[in-house]
Amino acid sequence: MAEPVANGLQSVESALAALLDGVEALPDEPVAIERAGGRVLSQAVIARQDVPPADNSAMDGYALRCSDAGRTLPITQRVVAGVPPSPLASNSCARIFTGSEIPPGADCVVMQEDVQETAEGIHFPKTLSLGSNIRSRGRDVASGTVLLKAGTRLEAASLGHLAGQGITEVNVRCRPRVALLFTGDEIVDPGKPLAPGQIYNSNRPMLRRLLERFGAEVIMAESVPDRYEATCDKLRQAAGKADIVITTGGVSVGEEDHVKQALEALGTLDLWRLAMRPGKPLALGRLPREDGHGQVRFVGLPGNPVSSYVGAWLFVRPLMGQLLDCPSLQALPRMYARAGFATRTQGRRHYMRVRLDFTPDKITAHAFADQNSAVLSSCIDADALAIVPPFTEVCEGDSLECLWLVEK
Ligand SMILES: Nc1nc2c(c(=O)[nH]1)N[C@H]1C(S)=C(S)[C@@H](COP(=O)(O)OP(=O)(O)OC[C@H]3O[C@@H](n4cnc5c(N)ncnc54)[C@H](O)[C@@H]3O)O[C@H]1N2
Ligand code: MOO
Repeated sequence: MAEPVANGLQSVESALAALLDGVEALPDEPVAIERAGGRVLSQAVIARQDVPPADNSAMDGYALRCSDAGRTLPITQRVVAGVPPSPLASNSCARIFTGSEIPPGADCVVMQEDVQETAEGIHFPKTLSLGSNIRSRGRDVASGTVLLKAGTRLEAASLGHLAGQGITEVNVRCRPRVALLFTGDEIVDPGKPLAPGQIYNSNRPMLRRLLERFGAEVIMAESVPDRYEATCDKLRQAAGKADIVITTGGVSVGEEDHVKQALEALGTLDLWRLAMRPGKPLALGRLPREDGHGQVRFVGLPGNPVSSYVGAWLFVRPLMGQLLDCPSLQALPRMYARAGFATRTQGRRHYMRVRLDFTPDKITAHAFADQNSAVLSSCIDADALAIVPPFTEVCEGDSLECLWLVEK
């Protein structure tokens, strides 16, 4: 059953669908793996070779034939890592080290703590199992199989995996270029003195960092005076060079709020006013590209810092995911947690900032006491957004769906 929505407001789902409709993935470019952290593969990488390339030892010890269990054997070779071994002579064993290749003929390795060194040679235990302490060829990666899928976001382990194949360069999606514009004549950047009535711009470093974590390149981050012409000029300038234009503030109903009007004059306002808290006045639309080819997506975040923060997670992140064709960015991981608080909602779905407490038998979501959209301290330790549907009473212990803020 569809969630009830207060009059005149759009659901988050319909707004997101409208924002993502027709958004195509960006082109790709080759990048050295040393600089590819956080980038998204545009095509699958096929393994060129087996890893490990040959059977090798998982322990420092002795390689032998399992059928020689319980015997005392002379050492006929010493195999060090990096040097190919000779076939194992019958009735003998080989001294071997972790990572050394297994000599042809040997079928198990016994670690040195489990043998006895005698004058006649090495005495082995009575029971040995075939293949023990041998890391077989291709166990990690088999040549010809998919090493990494298209859409993988490259992080520490996947970069190590690429290097393990001898790969130096990969094709990744170009980073979405984002223009950030901050409205509000009361907003001043840190470093300047505050006059009466002014406040510092919290949204600029906050959104820049968040966007970088989402994989964007922030190419513009400027304040816009609260005037209609100035807003139009900056929007035009931003749409000329960005893939996404984001504004903060100026989307509510006051006469100093010029963003929607400017957007309607230059492009399209697709949606405004959502059934969510925080972020009700969020505006979504499109601006024409300067060259006339296609359109740039526009996200008008409300000025309150918490509304901007939550709006970026819920709308900008999936948009980045679509531009990068990256499934892990398209939707936030969801989990269920027990409410460690009680609350009641009105006609908007509430995305509550919560800290998750993990104990062996349950996850508890602790909500910050003040959930007002101007209280940015509620976001600092928030691990997740707990979703409370409209017109709902939540009691302590109720199960709540939570969106995990993974790149916080
Ligand atoms: N009559 C109504 N008033 C308001 C409504 C409404 O439905 N009817 N909605 C409220 C809601 S909900 C929100 S959210 C805000 C959003 O308003 P705007 O997006 O137009 O934002 P501003 O008015 O420009 O600013 C709101 C608030 O945030 C502060 N701000 C703005 N930018 C920054 C920044 N970069 N860093 C720090 N703080 C910032 C600004 O000073 C305001 O206090 O509208 C409600 N009003
Ligand atoms: O919807 Mo607004 O973001 O609560 O203050």
